[in-house]
Amino acid sequence: MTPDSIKEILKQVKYPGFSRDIVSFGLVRSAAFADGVAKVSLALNTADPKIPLHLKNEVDKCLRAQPGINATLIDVAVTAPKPATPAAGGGNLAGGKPAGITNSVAIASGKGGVGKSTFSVNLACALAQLLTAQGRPGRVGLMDCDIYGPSVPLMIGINGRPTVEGDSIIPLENHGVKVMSMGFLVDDNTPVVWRGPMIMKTIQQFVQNVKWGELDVLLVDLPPGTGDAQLSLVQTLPLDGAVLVTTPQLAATQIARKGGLMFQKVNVPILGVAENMSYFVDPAGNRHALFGEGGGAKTADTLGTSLLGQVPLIPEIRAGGDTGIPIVVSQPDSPAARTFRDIGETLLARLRKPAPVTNG
Ligand SMILES: Nc1ncnc2c1ncn2[C@@H]1O[C@H](COP(=O)(O)OP(=O)(O)OP(=O)(O)O)[C@@H](O)[C@H]1O
Repeated sequence: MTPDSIKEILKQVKYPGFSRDIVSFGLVRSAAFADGVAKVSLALNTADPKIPLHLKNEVDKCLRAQPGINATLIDVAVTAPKPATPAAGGGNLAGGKPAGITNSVAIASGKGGVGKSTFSVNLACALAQLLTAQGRPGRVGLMDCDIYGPSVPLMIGINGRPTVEGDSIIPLENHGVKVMSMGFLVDDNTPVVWRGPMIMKTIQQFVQNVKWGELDVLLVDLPPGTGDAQLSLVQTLPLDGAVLVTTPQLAATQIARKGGLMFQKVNVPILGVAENMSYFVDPAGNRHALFGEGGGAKTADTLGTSLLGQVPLIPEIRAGGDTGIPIVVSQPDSPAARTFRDIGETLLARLRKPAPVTNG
């Protein structure tokens, strides 16, 4: 029995409430075997006191059922999720995050064109599906702050204008996701001078004045890049965490590191790295690493976080963006849709748990 074979066995243990196992969630820190004793160390990030004991028992049960294992030594290290502080979860924004929003997560990229908006839209739909299956419909929001080219409305199939109720803007909704976008307010002819402080103010109002209602997760699609504009934006938004989207080129690592530094400056934890356009599958089923390999994993390593998943480069994902029906919705059983849902599950496990739904 080797550490790898023990980890293989532990893939049978699912994280409570999820279809994913503790190994793929990256919770098994080490595994060893000697003289009939299996030694496992788990590292959990949860505020729920029942989960560590539950997992310890499940791991114990699973290992003891194996021939050759006579005893187990299971160590569970638990760190509580970071509570909201004025910098993380409060930002500089007067009033901070509205009480109904449990988690706000920035989706960022070091440079443009890596598919950040495509990723955000599919992830939002995947989260909506996962939460709906848990009896929590309507609890995902997507805020598109991409001032340079707000593409979220098109990609998620919304082309109306939000209505105003008193002081509040009512977000538009499609595929179970509540959406607010700069694209609802500006069109291609809006002069560039509109950008800048006025936009910053509008984006702040997206958090404060939009009637999001009760949300488990609000995804914030940031403008691409890690320059001053992005930095001042993340300083003013009440963020609980960030996901960096990158492509597989190793050169992308350098750029993504800057993104990591940007979030460190404002004390926002990086929840993970997602690699987009990771590989292309030809009609014969062969994989091609068109944009190189390893960028996502290396970036995650550099930033001391994990790779959340690898999204393939496939025509159906682009088509989903063009038609307003993301692949997660149009082909929910495709491998790409499953990848988005796996990433969504990992994120939900890393985020603050919302209060149970009491009124359905
Ligand atoms: N995995 C993928 N497979 C196929 N096409 C993709 C994939 N991801 C993104 N695309 C396509 O790549 C183009 C760029 O994607 P997108 O607009 O999401 O990038 P972005 O990083 O948000 O860009 P920017 O931030 O610069 O506006 C789009 O045409 C989109 O449909």
